Amino acid sequence: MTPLIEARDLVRIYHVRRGLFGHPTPVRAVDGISLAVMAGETLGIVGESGSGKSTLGRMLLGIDAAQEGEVVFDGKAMPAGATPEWRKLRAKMQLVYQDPLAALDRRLTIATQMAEPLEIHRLIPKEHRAARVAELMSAVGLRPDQATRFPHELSGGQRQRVVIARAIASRPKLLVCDEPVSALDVSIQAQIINMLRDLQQQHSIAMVFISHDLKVVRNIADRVAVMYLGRVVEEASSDVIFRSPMHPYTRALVSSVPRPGSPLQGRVILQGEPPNPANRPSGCAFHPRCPLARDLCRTAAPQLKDIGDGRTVACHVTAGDDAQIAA
Ligand SMILES: Nc1ncnc2c1ncn2[C@@H]1O[C@H](COP(=O)(O)OP(=O)(O)OP(=O)(O)O)[C@@H](O)[C@H]1O
Repeated sequence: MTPLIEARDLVRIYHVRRGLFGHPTPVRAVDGISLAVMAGETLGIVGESGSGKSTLGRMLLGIDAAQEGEVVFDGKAMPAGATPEWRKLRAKMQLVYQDPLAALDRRLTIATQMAEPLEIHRLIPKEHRAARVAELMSAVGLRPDQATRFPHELSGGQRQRVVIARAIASRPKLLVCDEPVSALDVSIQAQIINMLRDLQQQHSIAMVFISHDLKVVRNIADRVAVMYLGRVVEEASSDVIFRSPMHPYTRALVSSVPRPGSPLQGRVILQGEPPNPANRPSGCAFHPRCPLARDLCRTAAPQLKDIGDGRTVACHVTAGDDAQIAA
């Protein structure tokens, strides 16, 4: 089956100046990422701050251009950003990010903002727009009387519902959700996640769900890709990742997620410095913090390897690059 969206060897480098007079240092925010998302599927992307998750999300949507590699959507190479072809495609791919207040216009009512994408993409005749807005409001659990409210009159959770309604107004095939619930209270988070899951199932929308919070990802993702310093270090079904994480970094992340009804057991505390993309360690970038690191890990970068069970992992030790380790 053809994936809905595919990233092929994506690279994005930023040049970041350290201090006023420092030389610009290249930061490989996304460093050779390949992944695929099938129609209707949810891929969770997890990793610490600075691992490149948001950059990857923006590249999938064509908001940030790839310096190397390409994105293929529905079997066709993604047109360059900001071209008319790309704008047409954007109706099918939408972004939901963390801060709904920044995504909404404070001066416009909720109903007006929900009608905007219908107008921009000329999706339905003008006379049907009000009915579609009412349908969208109900789909995201907002009351009809809230249509005339302004963003600041709503709670954070309600605002995120408006943003999601706007995102699904154009009947997209893909939603990229970048930390969509991080700014919300835990009780509200669950409501929004359940709503996203329902909408996704009803309309068969694929989702790329970016989060540093594994608890949230476990509740929504079919598959999970774990990122470390711009690269994917492990990818597998959500079940496999949470039941038997393999990469030492994934193990540490998963060990910090409490299981419902049972205390934290065998928590792995990550040692060493948090990753700094401007100063990537040699070999496996995780080796300075890795409890399993061997000599090979300090010199040779492990490649993602298919190890069965639908899992790929980039780790010399756990993926069993035995011959190399012994050498
Ligand atoms: N526009 C930019 N200009 C310069 N550097 C950038 C830019 N965007 C991201 N970076 C750098 O690229 C790296 C990856 O950032 P990115 O925001 O994609 O990571 P992230 O995993 O989403 O982190 P967070 O969870 O903190 O948002 C970081 O080192 C960041 O400083």
